[in-house]
Amino acid sequence: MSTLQAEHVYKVFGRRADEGVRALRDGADREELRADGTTAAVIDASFSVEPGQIFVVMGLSGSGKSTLLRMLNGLLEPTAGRVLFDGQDLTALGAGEMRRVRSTKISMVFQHFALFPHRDVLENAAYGLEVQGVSRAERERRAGEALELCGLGGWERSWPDELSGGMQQRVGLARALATDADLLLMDESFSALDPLIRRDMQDQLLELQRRLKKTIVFITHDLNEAMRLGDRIAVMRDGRIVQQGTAEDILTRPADDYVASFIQDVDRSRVLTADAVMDEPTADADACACPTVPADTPLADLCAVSARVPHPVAVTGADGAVIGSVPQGRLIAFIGDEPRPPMACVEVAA
Ligand SMILES: Nc1ncnc2c1ncn2[C@@H]1O[C@H](COP(=O)(O)OP(=O)(O)OP(=O)(O)O)[C@@H](O)[C@H]1O
Repeated sequence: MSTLQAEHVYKVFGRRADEGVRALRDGADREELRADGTTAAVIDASFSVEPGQIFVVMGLSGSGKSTLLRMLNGLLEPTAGRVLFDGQDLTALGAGEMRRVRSTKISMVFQHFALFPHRDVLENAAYGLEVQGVSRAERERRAGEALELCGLGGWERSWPDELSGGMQQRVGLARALATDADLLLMDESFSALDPLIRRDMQDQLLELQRRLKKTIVFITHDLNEAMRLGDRIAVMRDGRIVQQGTAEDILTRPADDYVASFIQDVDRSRVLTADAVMDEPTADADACACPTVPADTPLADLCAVSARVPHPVAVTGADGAVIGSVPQGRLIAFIGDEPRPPMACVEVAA
């Protein structure tokens, strides 16, 4: 199984990097090191990403996201700590071996995908395979399949400048998928796209991931994107992962004031689902013929049901059995922190 693990990873830039790590382990902070001309870009990062998971690293500019990502694909060597993929310690590999792992097991999707203007879409999608030395027939077959997966079937012989920004980004995604790498590293991959196209790409990625079950690390500075995509999310601040967990963990139990201030603008009604806020089942909710909702119903949709039901809304599990209930008051309390509550909830509250 292609699990990715980071174990106490540090990246310190500067002439006395090892000393910097020792100082950090002894409790020094980033500012103390900076005074010394040393930059602690990533401090003691540990996490594990299981196959089929999207692990989102979220943080403001300068928090250390890109440095962390470059250590995951072997472009940067950690100052301390280990990165393991597929049971292999990437930090112990020689340069040649690392290049081979990078070209066969790891794919990158960047923010600005540099497509080759004088190659058609198929040749662009096949580029990673060309680097691997795969024969033309084989790489065209695999690139064609990847384009199909990304919704670009029929565009193989078009030129990059004939495609919209979103389509170009999908060629980038197809290039990453064509190599069949198990680990996909996505660095602000959708950040340059218009909001609607960005949302569309997020949907496509989720749909693709349901089928392909890659191990994905996705970097973003956008918390809403993180919440939408991430099975698990790591929030970085000043080089450290200050919290990691599911979107619900972060929204309902922020680790500190920093994370709490970050999540203020998140549309909770779309991210949180019924199972995150439900209580024990009640007799009312269990017994009557009122509508029920599945556990994964977003709170925004739950509001509409709650407005029509005179008691807590019953929540059902995968087998249809009632597993909990959501009283109106609890629903309002969870959405109440939002700056602009959705209309349905305003009606419920009135
Ligand atoms: N090669 C380097 N030499 C010295 N300092 C570096 C180097 N690369 C990054 N840094 C510093 O490490 C810190 C983390 O940078 P990094 O680029 O990883 O953050 P980021 O969260 O990806 O930011 P952005 O979203 O702006 O790319 C910053 O203070 C940056 O200046």
